[in-house]
Amino acid sequence: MYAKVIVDVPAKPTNRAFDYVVPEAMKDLVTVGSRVGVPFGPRTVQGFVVELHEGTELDPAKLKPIAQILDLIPPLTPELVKLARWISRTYLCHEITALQAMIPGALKAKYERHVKVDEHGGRRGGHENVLMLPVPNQEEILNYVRKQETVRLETLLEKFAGDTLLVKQLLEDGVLTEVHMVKDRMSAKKALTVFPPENPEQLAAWQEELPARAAKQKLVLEYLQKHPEPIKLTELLSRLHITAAAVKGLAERGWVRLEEVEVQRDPYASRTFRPTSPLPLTPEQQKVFDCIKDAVLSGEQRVFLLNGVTGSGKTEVYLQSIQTCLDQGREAIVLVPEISLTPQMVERFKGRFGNRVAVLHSRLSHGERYDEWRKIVRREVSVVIGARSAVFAPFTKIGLIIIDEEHESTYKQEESPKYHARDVAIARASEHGAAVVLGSATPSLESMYRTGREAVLSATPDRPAFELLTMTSRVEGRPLPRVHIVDMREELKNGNRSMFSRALYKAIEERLHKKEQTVLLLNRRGYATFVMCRTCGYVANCPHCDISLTYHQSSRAIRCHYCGYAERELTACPDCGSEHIRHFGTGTQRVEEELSKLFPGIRVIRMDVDTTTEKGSHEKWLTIFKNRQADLLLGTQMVAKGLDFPHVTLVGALAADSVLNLPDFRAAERTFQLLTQVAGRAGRHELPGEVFVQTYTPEHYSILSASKHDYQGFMLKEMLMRKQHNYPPFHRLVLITLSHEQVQLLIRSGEAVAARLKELASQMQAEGTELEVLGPVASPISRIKDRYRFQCMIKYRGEMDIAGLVQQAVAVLDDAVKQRKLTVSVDVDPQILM
Ligand SMILES: Nc1ncnc2c1ncn2[C@@H]1O[C@H](COP(=O)(O)OP(=O)(O)OP(=O)(O)O)[C@@H](O)[C@H]1O
Ligand SMILES: [Zn+2]
Ligand SMILES: [Zn+2]
Repeated sequence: MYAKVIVDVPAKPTNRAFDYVVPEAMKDLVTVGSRVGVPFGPRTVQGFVVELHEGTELDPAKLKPIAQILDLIPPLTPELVKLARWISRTYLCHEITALQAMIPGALKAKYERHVKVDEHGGRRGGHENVLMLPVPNQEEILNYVRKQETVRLETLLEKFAGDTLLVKQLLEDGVLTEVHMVKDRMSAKKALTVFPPENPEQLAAWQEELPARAAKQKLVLEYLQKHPEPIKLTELLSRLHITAAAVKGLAERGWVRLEEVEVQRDPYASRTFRPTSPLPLTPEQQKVFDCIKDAVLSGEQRVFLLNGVTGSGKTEVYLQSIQTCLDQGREAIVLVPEISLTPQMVERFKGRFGNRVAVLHSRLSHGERYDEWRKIVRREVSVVIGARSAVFAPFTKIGLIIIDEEHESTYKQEESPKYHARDVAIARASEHGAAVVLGSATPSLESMYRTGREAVLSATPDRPAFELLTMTSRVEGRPLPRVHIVDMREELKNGNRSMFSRALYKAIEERLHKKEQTVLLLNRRGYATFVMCRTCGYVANCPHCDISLTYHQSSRAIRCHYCGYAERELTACPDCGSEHIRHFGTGTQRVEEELSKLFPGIRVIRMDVDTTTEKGSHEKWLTIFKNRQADLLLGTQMVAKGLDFPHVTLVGALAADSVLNLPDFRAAERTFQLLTQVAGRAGRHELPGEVFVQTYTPEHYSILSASKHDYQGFMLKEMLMRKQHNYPPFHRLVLITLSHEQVQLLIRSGEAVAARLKELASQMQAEGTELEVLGPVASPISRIKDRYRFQCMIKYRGEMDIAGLVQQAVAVLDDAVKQRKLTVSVDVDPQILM
């Protein structure tokens, strides 16, 4: 049998699979999706089996055998292998990059040099057979290696430190041969465990047998009589206040057994989740649920866009839909944005489905992630809830994939493979005959567009049309909160220079008085985080990137967020010497200071990147807030999503138009989404909510629509704008970014690609398609890490092999890439245009 293997050779990435022989002994283990170690040149590298064949077109004598099989249960399924190929074609990346993205970081390969004894070795170097020579150390070395089959070279050299030369000689003579092993970065965690004898009745007799001074050992035997089940050594020791010596003594007598046993790192092990049962659905929920249920039962790929206002009970619909899926013996994947993977969300899923749920997110340690993922591979769970990459969960019977807050830009990965989880989910659903539910109070225009007539007419299995489901009211008829727009220009005119309008100030005061809670949103990006001289206007910029430095109060340093460059805070302006240099601070810190000045004694929780880096900090803050040990929660986007606290009756957005000013055609959409989401945190339970939106552009349609909870109105207006400018969803985009240290080379390369694109486009343009090439122009961030950046943008519509076209066009840069280290990055359907 022969295998085609995609190998991981970072220096020479290629999409070509290489042929290997499957050794007889591995035949039953190697399948499509297996991770293997294969010889590649002088080394052994990790690879994935993508095909198996009885024969080969190549000369079998020239093929090498697979050297190692790395897992007993393959980490990937044939479906995922096929998906990797699709990703590589759709998003223009190497297949290996897509395959690697599907497995947890713990399985990324690490290479080790091992040695083994070559029993037929020793032909080289003129010796008859070195094995025959009675060199005592040599025998000792060989026996040591034989006993373990292979030994890490470093371990061997450490152990026989005085015989380095001899080891070298043995390697040269071929008595020992070097093998390169692929090892995992992480392995299953093991713990020494104490096993009582099979026959616990013996324990009492043994206890008698022990001499009186062996009191500690007696204690252990006594304990095991009462609890005759295996127990972790560390636990036993701490229970009995003894040292390991006592247990080891018993083990030496053969009375108990000590053995390494695998333990799972379960981040939620110490938590108990209150079980919940399905709520009776509201009529709106019921209607939506029935549609999803039908789809799940049909076993066909169907995609729903669920547009439900904040607090309409989407999560309950998800939970009951998943139940339907599980009842059928199928599996479900739930994707949520990383920042809404709050304990609250996890609790709702664990509460309903208990330990049938695995949770995957980046706040877990490598080991925890690995263990959660293995629960999936071993079929111990049937529901996965996680961030973007959980879409690759290696399930084999998927019935339902849910993407909550589907409009979030974090579903698009910014590094290669630059996939969109929504499109990957749809592709998987087509293989599994599964339903996909995209839920949001503010669906993306791309998704909305696909519920329309045009999308229905041009639907393909790759790009199916979406079915629109709506929920227009909150559960139990709770009203959506009243939203006030505050014109900050008026505030200034009236002499209020504070960052709080008088109305918001009064509202916060009122909540403090009534012991209700407030959420304040400050979009960090919008606020001045840079360092500026008020005398001459000097702004501290990174010397390597085209971006201003950011002040970090905690370390009293100014930093570049792109390359990590840092310097001490400035006390005087480097240009004019003025001392009026202001560190504007990360917005939230300043707001926090101002709050405590305005409202002495106010208990504020600040949540931003600085306060949530520590593991579990997120959870800690939210628990404090939930328990009403704080009056006000202040934060960046992370406070806008998913939170459901009954005592929050006031929400304030401090700088509503901060996103609006970004150079991005989605700026209005993002503003509308953010305001709607954060407003949705208020008044979700019995107490009614109120929202204040502070802005300098109160007349902008995104702000007006958000204040009226008018998704429909916003969407129609925004669609019109997009159509006028040939932007998505009407046209699709591909962004090609080039970077190099020399501007000249960049411009030339950019022009070459643009010319080639235009040429190719004119050749392949079919009826009903349009294609436009923009650029090359400098990217909005024109330099990062001393490399300049230029971009070309393709806008196109209609079905065409855009990936093939781009691939052909960038091929004109191959020489510059190889010889002059030009970097080319292609982003299909980009979410961020920087
Ligand atoms: N059928 C129901 N009966 C009673 N309460 C319900 C029902 N469905 C949901 N709820 C409750 O209503 C509240 C809001 O529901 P949920 O959080 O699911 O809304 P959502 O649509 O996901 O909101 P958001 O988009 O803002 O996250 C929750 O406290 C939930 O427990
Ligand atoms: Zn100055
Ligand atoms: Zn920098």
